Amino acid sequence: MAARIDNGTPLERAAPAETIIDVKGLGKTFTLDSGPVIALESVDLTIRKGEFISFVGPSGCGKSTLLNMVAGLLPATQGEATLNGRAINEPSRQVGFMFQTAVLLPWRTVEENVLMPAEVFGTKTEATRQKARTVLEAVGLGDFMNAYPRQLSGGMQQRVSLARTLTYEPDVLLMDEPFGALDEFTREAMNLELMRITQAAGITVLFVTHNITEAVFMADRVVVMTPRPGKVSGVIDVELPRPRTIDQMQSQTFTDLIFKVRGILGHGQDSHA
Ligand SMILES: Nc1ncnc2c1ncn2[C@@H]1O[C@H](COP(=O)(O)OP(=O)(O)OP(=O)(O)O)[C@@H](O)[C@H]1O
Repeated sequence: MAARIDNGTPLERAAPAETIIDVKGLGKTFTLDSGPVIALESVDLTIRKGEFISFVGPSGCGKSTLLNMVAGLLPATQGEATLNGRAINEPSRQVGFMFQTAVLLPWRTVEENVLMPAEVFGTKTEATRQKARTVLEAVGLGDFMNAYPRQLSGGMQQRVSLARTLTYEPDVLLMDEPFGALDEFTREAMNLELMRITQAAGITVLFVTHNITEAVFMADRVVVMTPRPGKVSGVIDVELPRPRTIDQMQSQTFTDLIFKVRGILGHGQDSHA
């Protein structure tokens, strides 16, 4: 029998997790009047169900382009990406996307904003409402369901955005610097919350950040990219135990991992890739 931790979760995985996203030879060239721009070139990546993957790399190396292609928002010009074995050609309800700033409708309450996708997809039921309330409680907004976006801080608005994404239960969550505009303290709290919720729900996360410390702290693997045209220059396994705690950042293992990422990115860079 597998060993168990206090909450009854088996310490060992029963079986190796299966692949959820497979990226093979993926590339994107934009055609501008001034000529072609090769944003991404020959990216290969296999992502397992439930993994948390951070992406770091210099500005303009194609991180957002890669996420947009996995979201089915941009067609590839080379190679392909699959989700559960099927080519990604269009946006899918299994995949949620969260951007740097919360896009909320100012005339709708917090709860109504969270229920927007359900309304659009025609799946709003009492169960969805209940789910929205549970998720809003989980992100600490239980007392703000009837508030309007203008009555919330930036961090709270991002929580609404996170709650909206989580309410429709995506298998994959794509996050493009989701907390980049928040102060350090709020960002740290959001990161811990995000890990707790996605881990409990088994959601696979692709997380783009410019912050190396955050990238390592959050991830099972950190994907380091080269300057444009973006390619994968290294993938680092982060074998720190979960749940992650702030104390782990003081460990030698953590420091070594940061230096490993920096080493691949190139020497002389500060902690913001
Ligand atoms: N729609 C577009 N049309 C033309 N060029 C584009 C388009 N989108 C991105 N690019 C170009 O592709 C390259 C990669 O851009 P992308 O936004 O993916 O980089 P990034 O790594 O996310 O950058 P940052 O870290 O600054 O957000 C850049 O040179 C950018 O100018």
